[in-house]
Amino acid sequence: MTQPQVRDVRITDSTLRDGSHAMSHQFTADQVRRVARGLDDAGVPVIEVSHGDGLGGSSFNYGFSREPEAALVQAAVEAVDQARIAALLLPGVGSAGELRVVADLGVSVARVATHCTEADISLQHFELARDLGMETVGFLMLSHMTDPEELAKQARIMVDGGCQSVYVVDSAGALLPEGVRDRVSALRAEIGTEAEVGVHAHNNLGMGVANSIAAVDVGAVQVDGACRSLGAGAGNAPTEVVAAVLDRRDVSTGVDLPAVMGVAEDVVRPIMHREPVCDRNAIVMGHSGVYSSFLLHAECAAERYGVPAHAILQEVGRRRYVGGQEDMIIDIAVELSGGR
Ligand SMILES: CC[C@H](O)CC(=O)C(=O)O
Ligand SMILES: [Mn+2]
Repeated sequence: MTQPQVRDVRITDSTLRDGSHAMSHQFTADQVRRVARGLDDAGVPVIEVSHGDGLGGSSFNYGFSREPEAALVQAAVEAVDQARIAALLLPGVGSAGELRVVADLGVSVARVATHCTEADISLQHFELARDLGMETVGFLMLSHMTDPEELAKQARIMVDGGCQSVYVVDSAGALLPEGVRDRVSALRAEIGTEAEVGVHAHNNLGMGVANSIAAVDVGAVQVDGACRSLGAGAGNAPTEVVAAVLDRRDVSTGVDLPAVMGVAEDVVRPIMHREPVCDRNAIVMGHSGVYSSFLLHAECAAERYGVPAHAILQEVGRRRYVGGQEDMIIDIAVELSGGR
């Protein structure tokens, strides 16, 4: 087992949370146990486990999980020796009660996600998480939809509410490296040493790793990844590649590279339902700024109403839909089908 060491950048692996989207939320407790154990053995310091849409996401609207969330979380907690287990919560999808349950199970990092202009709805969850003794991380989703200055103001709201690190979240994989650098720099200037800055990248335009490195270049010290890119849309920056590139840059992460490559190849790859790729749907999402988790919803609507998924996604981008508007995807499909 890799010993924890001083590191420059902390990697959080989100295979067991963002990857839940690409698995249609069908992870089993046994799969969670094996992935979490492998990542822990590889020295990955934080492992995120939840429904893809966060605690409480298992629902008609977002898709039902195969096994109860508590069973998945418990499997991860029991599988690790050193890694911290994190859970994501979107206020309104997940509740305070669900946060208490996972804190009791041993989850020690609460990641509270809001749309990039709605940080104020995270405050009661940060307060509760701090009361429960959890580390707090803020996720400003769809960060491309607002400018760096406004994003920094939203980060300020989270930090004043007790959040210990704020992420620039490129949910649509729409940002280019300069857009990431501008946003991370603006957050750093606003929150200084009061909180850390992190980056969560999606690969819809093939920029996941480059954007993660761009963020580190201007002071981000937390980076998300998912093994083999298993995440929404074209997936996340692959954890094993992020670790390799940071190693080439002499940025220490404490992650054992051969071991994490082994997890990606031998543990995660065999259980994947689909390989996230930059296909037409993904490129449309990145190019027009569509939330990556809309991909499977658009694919289902496309099949049901006989219209191309990329056309649905293009229209979602034009209308600037945000998380929580999944049901509107059906409306677009019906309209495009001529009401058939
Ligand atoms: C639905 C929550 C979302 O998947 C969070 C996230 O990973 C992102 O916005 O990229
Ligand atoms: Mn994501």
